[in-house]
Amino acid sequence: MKIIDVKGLEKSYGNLQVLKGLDFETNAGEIIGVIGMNGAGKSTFLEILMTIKDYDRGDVTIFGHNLKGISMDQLISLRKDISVVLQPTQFYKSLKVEELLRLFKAYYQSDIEIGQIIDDFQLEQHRKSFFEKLSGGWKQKVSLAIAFLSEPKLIILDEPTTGLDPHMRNVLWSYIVDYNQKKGGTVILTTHYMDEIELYCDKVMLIDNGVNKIFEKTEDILSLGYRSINDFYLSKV
Ligand SMILES: Nc1ncnc2c1ncn2[C@@H]1O[C@H](COP(=O)(O)OP(=O)(O)OP(=O)(O)O)[C@@H](O)[C@H]1O
Repeated sequence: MKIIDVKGLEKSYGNLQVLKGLDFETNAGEIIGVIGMNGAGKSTFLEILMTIKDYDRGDVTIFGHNLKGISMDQLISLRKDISVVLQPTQFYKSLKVEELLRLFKAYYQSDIEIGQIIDDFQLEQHRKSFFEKLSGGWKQKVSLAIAFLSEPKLIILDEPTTGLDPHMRNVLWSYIVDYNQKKGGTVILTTHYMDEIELYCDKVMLIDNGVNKIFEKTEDILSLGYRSINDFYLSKV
């Protein structure tokens, strides 16, 4: 089943054309890594998929609904199946970690036990800490725990592991892979860590100079003669 279908996507900020005609599609159950240098347009692309940013031209179809001309009711129902994690912010200033998880559990009407999610993400030591007092990495961890609470069909993660130590990156990736394999969930994410692309992603999308190239399998990149995805990336960008 096709989850996302993008054709000829264009987006400019004033005179700066960031996306110059992107074509992209993904099927249920894939993990897609989006790569490109700083400012290439990765977050812009993801925010369009999150339905929080407008675009100028092209078609963006999510779960079979073309975002152009979609009704507000359809948009609300479509958003229920999408979870997003933006880069850590200063939201939720006055709430403690456990309170935040309870709030979102109620909001998403999730069956997942708070204790389970605290265990999985190893949040115990900070369950009573205020979100705003946490370090960037811990904020990221809590944001991810929240994203998984809704058991969405599609998770969109903007640099989910930036700022996390290797152990925590591992925990997070176990969660993503598990969610993907057990629930058939689709994950699209940006990262600057090429080892993560190589180890965990099914598909890779490179954005460079406003256009994109898709590699259906990471092996397709390595079979071009590159020793690693990092070598490929450095030679292309
Ligand atoms: N709201 C905005 N107004 C004007 N320019 C913007 C806006 N958002 C992004 N840009 C510009 O668009 C370009 C693409 O930004 P974007 O954040 O999508 O890139 P990115 O690939 O995610 O970068 P990074 O890897 O650094 O996070 C950059 O030049 C950025 O400065």
